[in-house]
Amino acid sequence: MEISVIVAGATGRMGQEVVRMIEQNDHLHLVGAVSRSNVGKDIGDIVGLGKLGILCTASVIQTLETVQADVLIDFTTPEHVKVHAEQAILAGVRPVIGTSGLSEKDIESLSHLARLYKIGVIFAPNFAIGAVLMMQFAAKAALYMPHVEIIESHHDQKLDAPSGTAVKTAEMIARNRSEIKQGHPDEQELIDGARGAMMSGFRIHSVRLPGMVAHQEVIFGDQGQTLTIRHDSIHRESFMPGVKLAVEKVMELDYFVYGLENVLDF
Ligand SMILES: NC(=O)C1=CN([C@@H]2O[C@H](COP(=O)(O)OP(=O)(O)OC[C@H]3O[C@@H](n4cnc5c(N)ncnc54)[C@H](OP(=O)(O)O)[C@@H]3O)[C@@H](O)[C@H]2O)C=CC1
Ligand SMILES: O=C(O)C1=N[C@H](C(=O)O)C[C@H](O)C1
Repeated sequence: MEISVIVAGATGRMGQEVVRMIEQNDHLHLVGAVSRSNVGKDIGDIVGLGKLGILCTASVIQTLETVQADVLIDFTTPEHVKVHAEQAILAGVRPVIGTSGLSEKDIESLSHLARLYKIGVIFAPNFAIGAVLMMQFAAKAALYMPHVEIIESHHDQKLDAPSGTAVKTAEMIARNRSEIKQGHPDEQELIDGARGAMMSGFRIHSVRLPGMVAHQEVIFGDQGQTLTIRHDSIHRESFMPGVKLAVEKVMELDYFVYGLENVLDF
């Protein structure tokens, strides 16, 4: 099936990788590129592919109004992603959302809008197949080992903490984990934040350092043993097979899907 795509955040770290992926796939057609700081420049020049004839435009709404597209891929910022998705649904364009930072309330409201307009939406906090497996293995382990902490590590330009992946992992673990109090009952933080953020009764720690891409460890502890489930994205191309799959799958949907695992045959 031929699919025409607008990329929001096309000049960013992920957006550039997405533009290259689209250009490598004959059935995917880039029809719009949105980036506020490169307006009027050819996106092909920016991503190193030569002229593609697609000039960057300033706003998602303006692009949705002027270009016919099947799918909007969004890799922008937590601040703007919800509005972009709403605008796309109202314009009859299916959002594939990679941007992190959508709250539970945002997801609920976008789900409602998607059902109302019968538009497919896929929001995947992590498009890397290995990361999706890591989350699933962690959810399974939580059935047997409820003492758990998450350590996520990312490059130091990341805006949000904890990562969307860590939040999704915690939600999946929480569904399977018996509610227990972890750690010593009299535990005290001598420096604020020393024990990380608390979510669903266990801790998430966020590391931000240059040299990193996207990494996560889920550590389970039990009597005399630990289990560590770890995933590393060492290059952003790790996310591209998942993005491509989501663009294809969203064409078949008329509702909101949260998590790539829900469109994979596991
Ligand atoms: N789901 C997944 O698998 C993955 C998700 N992510 C998430 O994707 C998001 C982007 O990450 P990354 O590529 O590293 O970030 P970057 O900062 O490199 O890129 C963000 C891009 O968005 C553009 N942008 C920002 N605001 C707007 C706006 N209002 N309208 C249009 N364009 C806008 C920026 O351009 P300009 O400043 O010119 O507007 C830039 O091109 C993050 O939330 C990150 O967590 C990242 C990796 C994988
Ligand atoms: O900002 C990033 O880089 C990433 N963000 C996503 C997240 O918040 O989980 C996915 C991946 O971890 C890379």
